[in-house]
Amino acid sequence: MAHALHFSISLSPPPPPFLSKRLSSKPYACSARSPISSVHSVSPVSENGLPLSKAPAPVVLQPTTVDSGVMHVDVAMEVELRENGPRSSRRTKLVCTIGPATCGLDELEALAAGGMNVARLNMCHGTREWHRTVIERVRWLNQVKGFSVSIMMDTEGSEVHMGDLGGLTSAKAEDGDIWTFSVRAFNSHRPECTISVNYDGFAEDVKVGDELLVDGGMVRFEVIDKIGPDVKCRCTDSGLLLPRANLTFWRNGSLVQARNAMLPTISSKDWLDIDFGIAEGVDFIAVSFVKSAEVIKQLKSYIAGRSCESDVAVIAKIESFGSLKNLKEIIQASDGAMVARGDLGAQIPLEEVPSIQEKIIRLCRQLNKPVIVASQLLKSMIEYPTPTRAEVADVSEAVKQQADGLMLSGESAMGQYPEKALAVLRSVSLRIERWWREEKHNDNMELPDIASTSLESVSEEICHAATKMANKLEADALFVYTRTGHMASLLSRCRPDCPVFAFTPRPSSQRRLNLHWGLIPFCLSFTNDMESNLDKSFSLLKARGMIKSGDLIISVSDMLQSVQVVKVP
Ligand SMILES: Nc1ncnc2c1ncn2[C@@H]1O[C@H](COP(=O)(O)OP(=O)(O)OP(=O)(O)O)[C@@H](O)[C@H]1O
Ligand SMILES: CC(=O)C(=O)O
Ligand SMILES: [K+]
Ligand SMILES: [Mg+2]
Repeated sequence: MAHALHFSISLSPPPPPFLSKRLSSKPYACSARSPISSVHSVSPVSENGLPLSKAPAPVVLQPTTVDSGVMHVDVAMEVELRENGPRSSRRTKLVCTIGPATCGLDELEALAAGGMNVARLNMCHGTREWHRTVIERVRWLNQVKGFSVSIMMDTEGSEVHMGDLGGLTSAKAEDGDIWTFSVRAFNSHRPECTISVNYDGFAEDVKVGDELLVDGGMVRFEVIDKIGPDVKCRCTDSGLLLPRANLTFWRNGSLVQARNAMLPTISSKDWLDIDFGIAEGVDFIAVSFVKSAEVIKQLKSYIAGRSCESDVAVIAKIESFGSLKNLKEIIQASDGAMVARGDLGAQIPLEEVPSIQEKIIRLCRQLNKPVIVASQLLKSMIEYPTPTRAEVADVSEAVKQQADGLMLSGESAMGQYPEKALAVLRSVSLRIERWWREEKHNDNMELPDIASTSLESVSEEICHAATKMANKLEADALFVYTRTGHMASLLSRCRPDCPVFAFTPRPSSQRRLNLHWGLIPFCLSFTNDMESNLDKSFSLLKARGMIKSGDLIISVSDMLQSVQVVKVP
């Protein structure tokens, strides 16, 4: 069901400067990269490969506040509120990976109108120039078309992966075929049945008899011989090899934690991408293959030194064997987490993934961090216009677990039905959320105190009390006026039955709150006078049809330590 979007914009839209740029919708040749084994240090380096002696000047992003009297909310959320009313609005947030299938302005707009809350850019693929153009397009849609889509940059990390296939979108490996995996680089001419590997130590680390898994087992090989830099393998499970697919190797049924496990989580190429992300003002940086809390702390302090706004949130991707040992510390140090089931499923037995997903979601809720469930949610929709029943059941499980966000990967990056896949996530989320509320399954999770000061304890208690009241009184919405966004996250953590309208004066906080379950972030300037804040919000929201007279609102703020119960006049 597609929504027609009706909104008026007083400015005449400036012509987007990037419209003339053509982004290839075919896989592009990626620039040559240095082999990851040459990386020894995690210190930031400049474009010429030299360490940065001092941090570059702080980056100033976008306007930091809004005009009084102006209220901004994502136009797709506004339509949803107007059409369905607050209580029926979607609580689960949707993240779409942008790739060749969706990098055009029209495709991006269709995703934004279809409910995309966050656009993800995977730095494993594409050039920085390509990503910059996508970011410009999303910003243009936000500024001119009234959306509020956040941007998440996902680092490549020091994983072992295949190189490009010399322009091919895929290559078929058949049972019994002999393929060569080599650390040699093939610039223009790649010999037949030969794949380059980005990790120099590859040939030394594997042994004859090892099992080589491409993309977590989409294709399998057995190592049959080693000749210098070349590793000869026989295909034992046929399938499609995709450019830059991830590689793991197994010995006697266990994942080999070879020297690549010692490589830094953030490679020198990643640091350059991170500099790029900060300069472009991305909202989230997702760090691949996190193994410890230290790397997250290091990145957070790097960001704080680089950007005066320091509003880039750091998301820890849980996708390696190593991350599971330090799960709590990693999540505690981060601003959020991602259950990256694609690589995770290649590192631990598949049958362990569902329970670990549940555990991570629970832990994130307890520690008050947003969590995204990612990979293969609707994988068959890369090729087919409808999902399998099993995929719908998987999505519904993540919705029942009340994960903050669900993510599309290949489905939106290079699939044939990106908008349909997003529509499936949207409709399954809405349906399952409603059913779960009606069944009164919401919320019996014990939430430990997380406050570190007495003032924070008061905020936490206020949020618990406000949620309880809102549920009991069947309020239409909770309102929260928050300068930093923290109080809004505390309300989201309580997973109330009604949505939370989160008012914040800063566009960057508004975009960051996009990822939290049940929050509808508004950018609005407000004062310390709650009466006038409520009056102003009511009149703006009523005028735009997002609430109506008689609606019951429970309101809290991080300025006034009380809970207000108000009927919309
Ligand atoms: N920017 C891009 N350019 C070209 N293809 C892309 C891009 N982003 C994603 N893709 C394609 O979509 C597929 C799925 O995307 P996804 O982000 O899940 O990547 P991945 O390679 O599986 O790695 P990761 O583990 O980081 O998610 C990729 O394998 C790639 O084929
Ligand atoms: C999303 C991701 O990186 C994964 O599933 O591996
Ligand atoms: K990645
Ligand atoms: Mg991954």
